[in-house]
Amino acid sequence: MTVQTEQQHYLNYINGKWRSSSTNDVIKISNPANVDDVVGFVQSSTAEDLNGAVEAAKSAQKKWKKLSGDQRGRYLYKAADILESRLEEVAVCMTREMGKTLPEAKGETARGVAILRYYAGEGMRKIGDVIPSTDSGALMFTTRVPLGVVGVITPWNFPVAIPIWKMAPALIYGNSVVIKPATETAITCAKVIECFAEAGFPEGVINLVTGSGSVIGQGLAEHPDVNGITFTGSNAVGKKIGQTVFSRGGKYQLEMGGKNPVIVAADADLDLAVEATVSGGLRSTGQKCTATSRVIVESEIYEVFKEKLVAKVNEITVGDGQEDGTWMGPSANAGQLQTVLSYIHKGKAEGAELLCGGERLTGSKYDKGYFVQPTVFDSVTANMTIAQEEIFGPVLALMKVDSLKEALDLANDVQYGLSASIFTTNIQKMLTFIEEMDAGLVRINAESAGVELQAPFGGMKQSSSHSREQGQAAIEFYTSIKTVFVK
Ligand SMILES: NC(=O)c1ccc[n+]([C@@H]2O[C@H](COP(=O)([O-])OP(=O)(O)OC[C@H]3O[C@@H](n4cnc5c(N)ncnc54)[C@H](O)[C@@H]3O)[C@@H](O)[C@H]2O)c1
Ligand SMILES: O=C[C@H](O)CS(=O)(=O)O
Repeated sequence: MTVQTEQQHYLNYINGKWRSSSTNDVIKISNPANVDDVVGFVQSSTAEDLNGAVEAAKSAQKKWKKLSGDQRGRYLYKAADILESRLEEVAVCMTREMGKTLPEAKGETARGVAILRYYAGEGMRKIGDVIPSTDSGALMFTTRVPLGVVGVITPWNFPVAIPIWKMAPALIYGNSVVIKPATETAITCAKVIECFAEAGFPEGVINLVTGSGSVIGQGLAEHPDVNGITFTGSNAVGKKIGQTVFSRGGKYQLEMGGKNPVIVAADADLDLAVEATVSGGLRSTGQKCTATSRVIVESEIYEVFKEKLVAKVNEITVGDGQEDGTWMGPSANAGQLQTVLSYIHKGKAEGAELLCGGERLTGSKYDKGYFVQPTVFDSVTANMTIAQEEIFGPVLALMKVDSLKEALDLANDVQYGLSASIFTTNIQKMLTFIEEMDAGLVRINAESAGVELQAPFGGMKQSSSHSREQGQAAIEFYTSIKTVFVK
């Protein structure tokens, strides 16, 4: 791979203008596959920068909300076309910033284009109902009004799809936006905002402020003129944000961690189950909120499944996501690599049996990056740390059960409830799983990862603040219902 020492500085986008932070301080962004590859520099912004963005958003929203949904949608369609024309460039930037393979990055960017077009169309849909009043001389109906200024705080693992699946519904329903992306992928976000800027959105409707979570993210959560916060990230940060926003009477939406199980029943198609477990658990280096991390297998087929799974995992090619043939890239940053290695150590210490992987990859191909072997543990029990806590890395925990009831009890025995899969050819087992599995997304004979943009998405239990994103469900967070009575 050619090492690029790009010195490009990426700016904040405030009130329709690209500008440096008030201190001119910047943060270097390097490639997790090769830290000598400098992707660029982003602003280390201050509260002053943030206040300027919120002020611009508040002012711009007054006119933006008065446009029709169709008029707002035309801007989104333009942004979609521009992002589509820059797909390759944005995808390469994503791979260089956070490590996912280029095919996955291209797929995610195309997903961003599709989400923009979906919500552009939502501008033409009804937003209320006529409700018959008990007064025959009266007209009663509902309509919806935007929140106002929406703060968007996003993680590094889907740096195009998640910002867009938040900003697009916020905008189409008449809100203005201030986005603070994860610093690790702030350049990718800046490129997405460039597409919005080129689409001609009115000044102040969309604003980008990059910088630390504790300064800019927390500043958004605290800001009295930010009417709603939509956050995706870890439970620790999400809970803090929710408490902050709640304390000042704001509206918040939190989508957080997962510890997603796949149940493999004795009657499953084993090759399909193995393929989906590897893909669902290890694609994107296991850095998906819906990634499979617990593999719960009925004892009758446990050994044959285990043998097939390990053989498949050992075929995985790990390397730079820009290189052809790479199946799995690096961990997204040094901290994530250390987190994964510490959980692997914990798994060994608590008595789980390491079947494959478990080490940081070394050698000339790996020494300048954050690479870890795809890892499978056997004999994992519910009380083990690796069975309870989100690792957010390429680590699978195999657990044996003797019945579907035992499998479901185990699958539900975590604080999270984001996604879950089952592999079975038995309709009764499918129906029991659908009924009993406490997760916001349940998939049958399909991997646990894979959210379709037109369907509601969100978690149960500690995975979410219990609203839903995506599809038409998104309107519930980004608007408030107003009931109207006319005599
Ligand atoms: N449920 C979902 O839809 C979903 C999707 C993707 C990722 N995730 C979760 O995100 C996590 C990984 O992403 P991450 O490491 O970027 O999460 P994170 O919580 O560390 O950071 C998320 C965002 O919050 C910001 N932030 C950090 N500290 C903050 C603070 N004190 N106040 C305000 N903002 C702050 C970060 O800068 C970033 O923009 C995992 O737990 C994963 O499960 C969930
Ligand atoms: O992290 C975000 C979700 O996992 C998106 S998807 O399920 O991979 O589509």
